[in-house]
Amino acid sequence: TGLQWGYGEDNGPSEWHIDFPIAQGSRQSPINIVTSDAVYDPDLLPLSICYDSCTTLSIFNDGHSVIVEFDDVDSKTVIQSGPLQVPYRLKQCHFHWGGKNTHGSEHTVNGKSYASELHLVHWNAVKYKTFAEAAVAPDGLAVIGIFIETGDDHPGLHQLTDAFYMVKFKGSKAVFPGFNPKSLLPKSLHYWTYPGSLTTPPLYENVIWIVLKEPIKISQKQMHRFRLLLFSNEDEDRLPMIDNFRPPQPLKGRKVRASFC
Ligand SMILES: NS(=O)(=O)c1ccc(C(=O)NCc2cccc(O)c2)cc1
Ligand SMILES: [Zn+2]
Repeated sequence: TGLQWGYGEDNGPSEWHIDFPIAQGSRQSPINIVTSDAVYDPDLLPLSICYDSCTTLSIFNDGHSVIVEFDDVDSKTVIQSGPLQVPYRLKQCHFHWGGKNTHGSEHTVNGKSYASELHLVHWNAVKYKTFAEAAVAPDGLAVIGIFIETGDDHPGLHQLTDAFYMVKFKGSKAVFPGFNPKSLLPKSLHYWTYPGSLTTPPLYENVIWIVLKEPIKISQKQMHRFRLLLFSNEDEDRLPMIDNFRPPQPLKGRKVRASFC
């Protein structure tokens, strides 16, 4: 069986194109957002995030990130408006982070990396029956990216970081009820938006990216909890789960629009 993709020397982002040639495609993510090149689009509506009735199912270490999975059997937890034509249903959220606070985010802003980046992954359940079906359709997915920097303690994140001990190893999953990602949103919903891709294999170019301008702050202690997670399972040598981010990819003529001026 082929070498599983990851973030190491031999299976990292520079090698992904071997098994996933779309890695060199024309709308890959993440990107560096050059704020002076972002075009304010007055037609962009405010983003509407309806997470009030959200059902969290589980927390999972898939060997690449820590993933919080939501019940997506109906459209009770959706985002709409903004750059979207229809509501998109929340399926999961996960994070990317560094071994140090100087890097870790996937998107960068004028070359600046943040310590981490939260991704809230949604799919177009109006047109498609399953996430897998939506994931291969041009208007199938919408991901909200939220930058994370270190600072004060984030009260909304404790429930999550306190549960990480249950999913330390690759492949571990735990029941995780009652978490609402609404608590992780920054004050401002101002955003940049552009057409992109999944930032991990299969790298499908079917994502409408919505990157919030305002970062959220979490404490150094909370950041350290992420770095206690492992890429490896119980039987393998311990590999700390850090630097699980893909670097910025060529813009290839794409326009980044801003919802604010
Ligand atoms: N980092 S990201 O938000 O771009 C991202 C979000 C979701 C996924 C994902 O769901 N991967 C598994 C997958 C992808 C396509 C079809 C599937 O059935 C499963 C990967 C990356
Ligand atoms: Zn991600």
